Amino acid sequence: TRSTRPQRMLKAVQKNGTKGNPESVISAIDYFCKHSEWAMNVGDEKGSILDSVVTEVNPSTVLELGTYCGYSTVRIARLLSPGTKLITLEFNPVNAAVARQIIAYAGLQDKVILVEGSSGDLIPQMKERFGIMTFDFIFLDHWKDRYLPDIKLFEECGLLRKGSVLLADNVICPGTPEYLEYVRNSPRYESKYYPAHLEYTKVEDGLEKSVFLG
Ligand SMILES: Cn1cnc(CNC(=O)c2cc(-c3ccc(F)cc3)cc(O)c2O)c1
Ligand SMILES: [Mg+2]
Repeated sequence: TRSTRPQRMLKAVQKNGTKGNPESVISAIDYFCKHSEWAMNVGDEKGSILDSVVTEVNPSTVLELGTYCGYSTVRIARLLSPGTKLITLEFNPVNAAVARQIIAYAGLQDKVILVEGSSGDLIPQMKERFGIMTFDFIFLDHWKDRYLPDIKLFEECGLLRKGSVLLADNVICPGTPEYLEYVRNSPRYESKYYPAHLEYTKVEDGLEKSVFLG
């Protein structure tokens, strides 16, 4: 059967990137998306904002919802302190297989635990399966209609602590109106919007950073 876009992206990484060099993997994916085929990676503009938030938080426990091809996984993992691992959840097995190879090509496989499955099923398993008490940093980039139910799940499962940082992609495009309304109106969160653009386009989009107040 015809290759998928993520599989063509992997080929571009193997052709244009340097094995073991995360920066070259990020650049190869951005080049592919700008000059060959648009793909829904967080991209370079929003990716730089992601980098600055991860660096500021310097998290010990990290969760990413929506691995896709592993672009943001590589961006986050390359910034983590030695010994820190990030857990990333991906629903689509074909995308997960590509992401594993892109993460490995970047040389970051020892800093990443990629789990296949739905966030709704896996979030309640975090404590028992991975020995997580609470998450310091969570990046939401999966199905947009799952952002709100999943943040409520984090609260119910006791996975947030005073100061936990949630960073959400695509709050304007495709948009997550119910999630935005929740985090901006809830007294339990302090939220801040980072304006940017939809990856590799001039369309308005942005990231919402929400700090859990306990
Ligand atoms: C299959 N799948 C694996 N992960 C997901 C969840 N992510 C998205 O849906 C997603 C979609 C878009 C987007 C798509 C079409 C369009 F016209 C404009 C924007 C951008 C993003 O940054 C995204 O994260 C879906
Ligand atoms: Mg996104």
